[in-house]
Amino acid sequence: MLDVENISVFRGERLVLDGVGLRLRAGEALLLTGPNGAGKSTLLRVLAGLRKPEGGHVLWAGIDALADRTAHAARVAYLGHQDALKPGLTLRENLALAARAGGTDPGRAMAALALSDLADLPARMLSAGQKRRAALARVMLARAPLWLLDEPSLGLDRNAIGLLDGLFRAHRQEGGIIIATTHVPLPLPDALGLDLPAAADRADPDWPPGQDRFDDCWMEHAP
Ligand SMILES: Nc1ncnc2c1ncn2[C@@H]1O[C@H](COP(=O)(O)OP(=O)(O)OP(=O)(O)O)[C@@H](O)[C@H]1O
Repeated sequence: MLDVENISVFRGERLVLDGVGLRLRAGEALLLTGPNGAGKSTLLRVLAGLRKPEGGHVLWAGIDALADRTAHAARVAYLGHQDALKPGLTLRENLALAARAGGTDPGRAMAALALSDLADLPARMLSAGQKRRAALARVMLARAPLWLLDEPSLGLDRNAIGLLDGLFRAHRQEGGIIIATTHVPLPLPDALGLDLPAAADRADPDWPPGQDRFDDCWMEHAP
């Protein structure tokens, strides 16, 4: 379903991703690992359609996914490092916004992430781990087949990491795909793995130092 071929990305003078490929079928998961700076977040952003690669293809069901990034955005639930909640709205209101887009039930998502007791608190009053759980609830509410999760367990306590197990299982049982970056074990026991090498190994001595070439080329369409 998702075929990624030969993706290359420069950041500044450095070739951060060099010919990366992967293939995932419905219900499969991939753990993306590698040292700090290896390009894990960069690859997720490419797959989310948030960053243009210098080379390569992202195919969804055999079709160029990045040719129509609006259509691609509807397939993707992207969790970045930022939790992207509206601080003045309550948790329930934040999730209602996400649910409207996905046509889903915020109450169910709050229950799945043990957030129901916090529903009426403004998002600004949530702790870091509670915000992360709320951001994961938004992922669930998006009803998108492709979950791209950048360090989903960041700030989560042991119980909350346990909750991810049910969340991930349910998504995969429905035929969803999960790609998650991580530095710690995640409850995705039978996931495939892709370990990116350190970016320093791929420095391009011929490329002059300068600005990131494509950072401003595409507007972001997801939190
Ligand atoms: N705006 C930028 N301009 C130039 N280079 C950048 C920019 N942002 C990041 N980089 C470089 O891109 C490389 C990949 O960064 P990325 O965030 O994808 O790594 P990562 O594997 O997700 O790291 P981490 O494990 O620390 O989250 C790094 O070497 C970083 O220095």
